[in-house]
Amino acid sequence: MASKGPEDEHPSVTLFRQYLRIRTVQPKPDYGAAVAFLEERAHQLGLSCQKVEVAPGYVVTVLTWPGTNPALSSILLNSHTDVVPVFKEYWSHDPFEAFKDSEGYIYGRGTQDMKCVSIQYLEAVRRLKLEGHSFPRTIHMTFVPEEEVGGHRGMELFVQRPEFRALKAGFALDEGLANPTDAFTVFYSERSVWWVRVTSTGRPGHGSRFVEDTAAEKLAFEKQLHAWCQAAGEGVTLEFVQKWMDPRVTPIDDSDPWWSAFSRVFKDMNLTLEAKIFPATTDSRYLRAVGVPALGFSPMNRTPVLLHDHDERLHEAVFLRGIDIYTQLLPALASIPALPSDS
Ligand SMILES: CSCC[C@H](NC(C)=O)C(=O)O
Ligand SMILES: [Zn+2]
Ligand SMILES: [Zn+2]
Repeated sequence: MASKGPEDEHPSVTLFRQYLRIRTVQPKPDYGAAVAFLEERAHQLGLSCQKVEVAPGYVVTVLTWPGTNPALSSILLNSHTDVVPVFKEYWSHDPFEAFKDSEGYIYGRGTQDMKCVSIQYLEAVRRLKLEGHSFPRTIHMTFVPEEEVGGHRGMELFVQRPEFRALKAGFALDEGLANPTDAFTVFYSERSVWWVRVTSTGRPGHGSRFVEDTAAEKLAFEKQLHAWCQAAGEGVTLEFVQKWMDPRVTPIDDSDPWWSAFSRVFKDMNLTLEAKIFPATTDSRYLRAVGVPALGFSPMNRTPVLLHDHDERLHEAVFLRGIDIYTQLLPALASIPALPSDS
């Protein structure tokens, strides 16, 4: 497919590329620029914008489209604003330029993970508002910092705050992964990640003399970890940087009203949906842990999984199709009648 010139580029693609150029890259993300961008979007869309500083300098931005029945629980559309670092020398194009090639592929850190989704939410809401729709349930879009480093100064703190409880979230969408086939993937749970930092104060030496087999093999179970540290001698400690012990599963049977509404949209659009457990971890774990059912979904089919990879990219047609999908999903979810859990 031939790419359109900048003058006739779809405005949603232009907005996506603008967001990609904001350097919210770990370990020093420019969150100020992202928040300013989101505030401007709120202004353009006529949405309220709440900034919740969960830790000094770490802001969760919440854009709200009020529903017609405030007694009902809301739909929460979550995305994180930070992106992982790059090794620029391995990229075909500057990862923060949002270069679009002649075929329509947009290159950039965050094209898949997950600035695409942030803009798709915003553009679907814009389209639905413009068409004059309103729905019973309120839709909140939350833009959170720090997911890529564990969410500790992001979603983990946010879900404990009164501002989060005030959102009355009944159901959430968060990030998923691309699918190289024709199908879309949705994630209803995830692996419980453990990240361990081992500190050794012994004499330094070459790694090749340290262990014969791999570190990953040696660090398989917690008991082994402690035993290994003990055996290594005085001054060797370990600390869990991430130790998730609360795996939760979002229901995906047709008797569940959220799943039923979500999956019905795919049936109606004649799209294939594959339900899986996320192979890593996302901010959905914090939402599920406080009782909010969450599905991980990033609408990218016919797309290789390139999150955290060099040359992360997304085709503009896939990106635009994602907005169409959310434009169907949001009315379905935000129109679910009152549930027992709403009272
Ligand atoms: C343990 S928090 C880090 C979370 C991040 N999640 C994704 C989906 O990239 C990662 O796996 O690097
Ligand atoms: Zn992500
Ligand atoms: Zn990521």
